[in-house]
Amino acid sequence: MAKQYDLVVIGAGTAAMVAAMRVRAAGWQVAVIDFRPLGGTCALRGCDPKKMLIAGASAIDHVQRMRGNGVVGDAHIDWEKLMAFKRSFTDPVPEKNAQRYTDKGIDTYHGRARLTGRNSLEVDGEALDSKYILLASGAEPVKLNIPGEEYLIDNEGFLALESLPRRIVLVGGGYIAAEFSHIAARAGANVTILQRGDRMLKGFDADLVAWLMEKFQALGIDVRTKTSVEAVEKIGANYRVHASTNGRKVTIDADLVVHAGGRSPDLESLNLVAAGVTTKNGKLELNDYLQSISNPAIYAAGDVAQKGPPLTPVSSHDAKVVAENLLKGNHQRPDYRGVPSVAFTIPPIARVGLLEQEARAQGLKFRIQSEKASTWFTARQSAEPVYGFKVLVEETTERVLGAHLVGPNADEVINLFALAIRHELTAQNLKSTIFAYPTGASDIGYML
Ligand SMILES: Cc1cc2nc3c(=O)[nH]c(=O)nc-3n(C[C@H](O)[C@H](O)[C@H](O)COP(=O)(O)OP(=O)(O)OC[C@H]3O[C@@H](n4cnc5c(N)ncnc54)[C@H](O)[C@@H]3O)c2cc1C
Ligand SMILES: NC(=O)c1ccc[n+]([C@@H]2O[C@H](COP(=O)([O-])OP(=O)(O)OC[C@H]3O[C@@H](n4cnc5c(N)ncnc54)[C@H](O)[C@@H]3O)[C@@H](O)[C@H]2O)c1
Repeated sequence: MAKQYDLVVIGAGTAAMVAAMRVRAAGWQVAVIDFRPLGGTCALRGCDPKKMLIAGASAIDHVQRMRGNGVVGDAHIDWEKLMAFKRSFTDPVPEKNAQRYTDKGIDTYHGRARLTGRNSLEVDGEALDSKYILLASGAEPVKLNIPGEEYLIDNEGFLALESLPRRIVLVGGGYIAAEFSHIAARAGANVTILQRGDRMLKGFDADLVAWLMEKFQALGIDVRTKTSVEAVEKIGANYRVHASTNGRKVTIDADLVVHAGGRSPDLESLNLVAAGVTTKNGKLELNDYLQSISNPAIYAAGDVAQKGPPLTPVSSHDAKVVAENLLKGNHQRPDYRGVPSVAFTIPPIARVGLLEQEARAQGLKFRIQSEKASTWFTARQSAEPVYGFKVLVEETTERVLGAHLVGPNADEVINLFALAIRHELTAQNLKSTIFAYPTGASDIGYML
C-alpha cells in the first residue's frame, strides 16, 4: 500500500525546506524528495558556492586596485585551495539538511519523483499518496538545441572544477556569464563571452551595465555581443565553438565551454498530465495563491512556479505563502514588490523596482537622478572608478520607483532602496535618515 502523507514536496531546495518546516510545525505528515543531494541549487550549485569563489576573486581585485596605493607584492588564486574553501561550506550541506529534516520528523526520499495521479506520485519504485503536493523542483539549464551541446558544462560543473582550464568560453551573457567570467579571469583564465543579445545583463540598467563593461575590458574578458553559438565541436581534448555574429561565421577554440544561456523549469520530468496539472506557454497554470488551476491538490513555489523572479528570496517568499494557504486555506498572495537583484561581478551591479523603460511604458511621471560617480569618496577610498547610480522617483508621490547601482557596496546598499520600495517610503524619508559615515549607504542622500 502507498505511504500516506499530508504534504509531499518535490525538490529539496530553498522553497522545499521553508514550506516543509512550516507545515510540519503544524503537525502535518510531510515528505521531501530530491534526486540530487539535499540542499538545492542555491546552497550547492548556485549563490553560496559562487560567493565563496567570489571571495577569492575579490581579494585579488582589491590587491590589484591598491597596488601603487601602498600595497605591494603579488597575490594570485590557488584554484585547488579556493575550491577546498568552497567545499568547506558546500560539503556539509546535504548531511546538515538531512539532519534538520530528521529532527523535525520529515521523511526524505532520494530519487526522481513522478506524478502518477491527482494525489499520488512515485519515487524510485515507491508509491506515495498525499493530500497535497508541492512542486518545488526549481529550474535547470535550458536546452540550447545545438550540435555538441553535450560538451558544455553547466553551473554545477563549473562550481566543482578541480582545476581551471586556460581558455574558457561562456555561452550566454546574463548573470552566470557575468559572475563566472569575473571569477575565472581573476584566477588567470582567458575568458570569452558569447552573448546573443546586443548587450550583457539585459535585466539591469543599460547605462550602468555600460559602465561595468569597462571592468570586463580591464580584465581582458572578450565580450562578443550579437553572437549566437550554433555548435560546439570536440577536437582532441579541446573544443571549437562555432558562432554567428551579424550573419558572419566565427570560431573560437577553448579548453572549456560553459552553459550560461538561461534556466527554466523541467516540467516534463514531473509527468504533470497524470495529475491533471495544466501548463500554458511552458509555465504551470497557477492561481493567485500559487495553486494549480486544474488540480487544487497541487501548489508550486520558487523557480518552478515562475511567478516572481527566479531568485532565492523569492523561492523562500513563495514557500511561506504556500504554507500559509495550506494551513489556513487560500488567503495569501505572493507580493513581489521591491525584490532586489544583484549580479556579483566585482564590483557588483544591482537593481530594485522599475527600470527606466519600464516606468516610461507604465506612463509614470518621474524624475531621474543618475551619475557616474567615479570621483565620489566611496569610489576613491576603494580605488574603484566603476561607481554610479540611477534612481527613479515618482513626481506626485515622491515614492522611489526604481534604484540601480553599480560599484562598491551596491550589493548591500540596494537593500535600503528595497526597504523603501516595499514599504512605500518617500525620497525624503531616505534623505532624512542618518546613515553611518563613511559607508555606502551614506551616499544615498546624494542619489535622490
Ligand atoms: C549559478 C547560480 C547562481 C545563483 N546565484 C544567485 C544569487 O546570488 N542570489 C539569488 O537570489 N539567486 C541566485 N540564483 C538563483 C537561485 O539559486 C534559485 O532561484 C533558487 O535556488 C531556487 O530555489 P528553489 O527552491 O525554487 O529550487 P532549487 O533550489 O533549484 O531546488 C529544486 C530541487 O528540485 C530537485 N528536483 C527537480 N526535479 C525533481 C524531481 N522530479 N524529483 C525530485 N527532485 C527534483 C532538484 O534536484 C533541485 O535540487 C543562482 C542560480 C544559479 C544557477
Ligand atoms: N546573482 C544572481 O542572482 C544569479 C546568479 C546566477 C544565476 N541566477 C539565476 O539563474 C538564471 C539563469 O542565469 P543565466 O545567466 O544562465 O541566464 P540569463 O537569462 O541571465 O542569461 C542568458 C543569456 O544567454 C543568451 N543566450 C542563450 N542562448 C545563447 C546562445 N546559443 N548563444 C549566445 N547567447 C545565448 C541569452 O540571450 C541571454 O541573454 C537567471 O535568470 C537568474 O535568475 C541568478
